[in-house]
Amino acid sequence: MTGAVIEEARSTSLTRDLVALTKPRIISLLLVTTVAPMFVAGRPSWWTVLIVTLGGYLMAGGANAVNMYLDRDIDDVMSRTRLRPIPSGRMAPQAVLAFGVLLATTATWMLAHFVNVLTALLALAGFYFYVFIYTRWLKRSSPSNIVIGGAAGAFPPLVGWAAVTGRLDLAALYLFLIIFYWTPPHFWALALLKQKDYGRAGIPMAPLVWGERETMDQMLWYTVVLLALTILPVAFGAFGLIYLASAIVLGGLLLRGVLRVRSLDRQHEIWTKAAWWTYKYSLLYLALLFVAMVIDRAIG
Ligand code: HEM
Ligand SMILES: CC(C)=CCC/C(C)=C/CC/C(C)=C/COP(=O)(O)OP(=O)(O)O
Repeated sequence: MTGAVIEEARSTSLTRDLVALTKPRIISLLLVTTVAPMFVAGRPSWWTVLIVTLGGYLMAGGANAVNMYLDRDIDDVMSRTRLRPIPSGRMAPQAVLAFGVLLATTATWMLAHFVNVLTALLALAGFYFYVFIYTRWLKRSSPSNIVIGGAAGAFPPLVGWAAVTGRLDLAALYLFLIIFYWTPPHFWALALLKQKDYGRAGIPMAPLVWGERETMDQMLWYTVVLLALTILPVAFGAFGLIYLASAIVLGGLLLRGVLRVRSLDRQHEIWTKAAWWTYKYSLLYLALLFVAMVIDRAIG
């Protein structure tokens, strides 16, 4: 290979690593739960949507990069995370930390300057919550880590709402609560499948500490509350029939997935399939629920 070809390959892989540090696939859903609430809250300009999307990406991406810096020891032990830029030796930890802080600082400036200060502060609060409360503290110390720490992932609707209205109100907190109750069934479905990884890394995830049965029971309770929470706004007239039908069908499928995981024999391949399905479907569920809110508001 010539020097120029080697140089080009190196810069392509650096770009790929920088993008990987932000966990782009996770951010895609975080952005759905940021932008959809903007259209529930009002009629945002495309400029505001663009800036919030960009600022939201940078803030969440910065949080994820700092998470990879702080978790570099455990990421090295788990098969799911071993190939990330730090454990694989492709990036220096300090460089990753600097990259994460740079992204978060840029996002704060951008949101404060082009949108409003409350939006910037809420996004920054999400960053701090994820980095310090979840990653630094609860992830390694409590099986309830993702319940309390999961609140970080529920900040995006607050950010979107504040960007359009300049304030927070009960409706925004309600969307926060929906994501809060969604997180346990989303994550524990995966945690049940990745127990060996978490055990090796010494992370006290619920299935390892409480046991599988208790974790699956808790998943069920969170799902039942989630369903009630998602249907209730219709009773207050916040949404119409399109949203109601979507919430019932989408929620019913999630409930069915959790019930199957809970009832099947864990020694069988079919249980593994059901847990994977529930984890994957939880992602589709949240995206479609938020899209249904927007469609309902637009044409309902
Ligand atoms: C504390 C709360 C949460 C925890 C502990 C958690 C944990 C995880 C983990 C460990 C994965 C697997 C990632 C991988 O394979 O590398 C995952 C996947 C994912 N999570 Fe979560 N999650 C949380 C909250 C959220 C939130 C709030 C969202 C968005 C609203 C979200 C969106 C996603 C998406 C889109 C994926 C799929 C990524 C892919 O396919 O590569 N998660 N989550
Ligand atoms: C408003 C704003 C900027 C909010 C930030 C929210 C944010 C980045 C949420 C991410 C939630 C998440 C993917 C947790 C998984 O972390 P993990 O450490 O358990 O996953 P891992 O093992 O794959 O690293």
